[in-house]
Amino acid sequence: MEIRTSYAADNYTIHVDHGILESRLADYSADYDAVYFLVDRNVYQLYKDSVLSFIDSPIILEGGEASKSFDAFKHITESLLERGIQRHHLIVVVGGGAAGDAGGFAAATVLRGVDYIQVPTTLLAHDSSIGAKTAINSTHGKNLIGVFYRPKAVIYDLSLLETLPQDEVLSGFGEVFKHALLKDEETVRDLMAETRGEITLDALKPFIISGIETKMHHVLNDEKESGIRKYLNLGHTLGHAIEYRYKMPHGIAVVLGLYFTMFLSNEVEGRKIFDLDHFREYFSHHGYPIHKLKSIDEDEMMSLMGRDKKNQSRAATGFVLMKSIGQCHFIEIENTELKKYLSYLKESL
Ligand SMILES: O=C(O)C(=O)C[C@@H](O)[C@H](O)[C@H](O)COP(=O)(O)O
Repeated sequence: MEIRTSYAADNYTIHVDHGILESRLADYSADYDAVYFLVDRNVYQLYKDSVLSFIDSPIILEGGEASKSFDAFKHITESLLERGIQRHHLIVVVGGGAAGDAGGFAAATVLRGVDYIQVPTTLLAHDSSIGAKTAINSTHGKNLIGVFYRPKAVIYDLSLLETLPQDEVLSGFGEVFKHALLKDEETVRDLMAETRGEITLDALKPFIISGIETKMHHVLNDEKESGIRKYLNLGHTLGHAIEYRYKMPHGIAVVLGLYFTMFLSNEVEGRKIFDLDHFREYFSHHGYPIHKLKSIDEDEMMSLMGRDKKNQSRAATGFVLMKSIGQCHFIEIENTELKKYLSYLKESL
């Protein structure tokens, strides 16, 4: 299946299918004099003798968030320059969300911008590889240094997902669930029904496609995140703080952030939009550590959330909340209020 963006210019195609990587890449590479591969270390180890055997001398990215450090950025860009990269060459980034963010940022900045293709290899990356956000981390928090820089294509070869360990599936599922919440009640109901016992990739495939469509809808209407794109950050305000402070996989921290969003939406609206017991039981059954919310440090969380890119003032924190499933709104919550809500959340668990 193919989804094409519809910007005024500089459009790209998202290819989603099994076994498409080498042939699709060959089509794109034909237009360039040289191609440089940035490949996540774990992914290369797993696939260098099979799906990735056509890749010669890749630049290896450290697995996970380690690839989003300043040191890693230096390694990637210096390696590209040492190999003689020029503006009319192509960079191909192969890996999960972190590799895609870091590789995309390197592509955006080296020589002030070189074309690149995202090859996501995880469930999580069905989200992060689309929409042109690239970033590395700062000592002050997640994704604080980055640019919007569109890829030339996204090639999502689903056969690469088949070896994903279950905690990677759980992490990616956080974003799948977020997209369902953004879409509508029926999608959330179907997703929960399909995954009542176990979360399997087979059950998720239709929801991955619908998640990509939901993401595209928000991104195409607001690429630079001044309006509805903020809704894609549902669950991320607290999620990023938890991920950064407690070194938790991104999507797992996002699920904790989504739970707080449900709690906060109920509180702010003054009515029961979400049946919290129902969602807590479902998430806990699948191994999401909702109980850890009981021991978060409010001051640390407040300080990290204070760096969120959505904030518009120092005294308040920007939050995406829900009026109902499928209907988001963005509000600024006074910091003193927000801290109280974090304490109420802890008491409620
Ligand atoms: O694409 C977006 O916009 C999102 O917010 C998607 C998020 O799921 C994703 O994790 C993103 O990388 C977070 O972006 P950030 O702007 O909060 O750093």
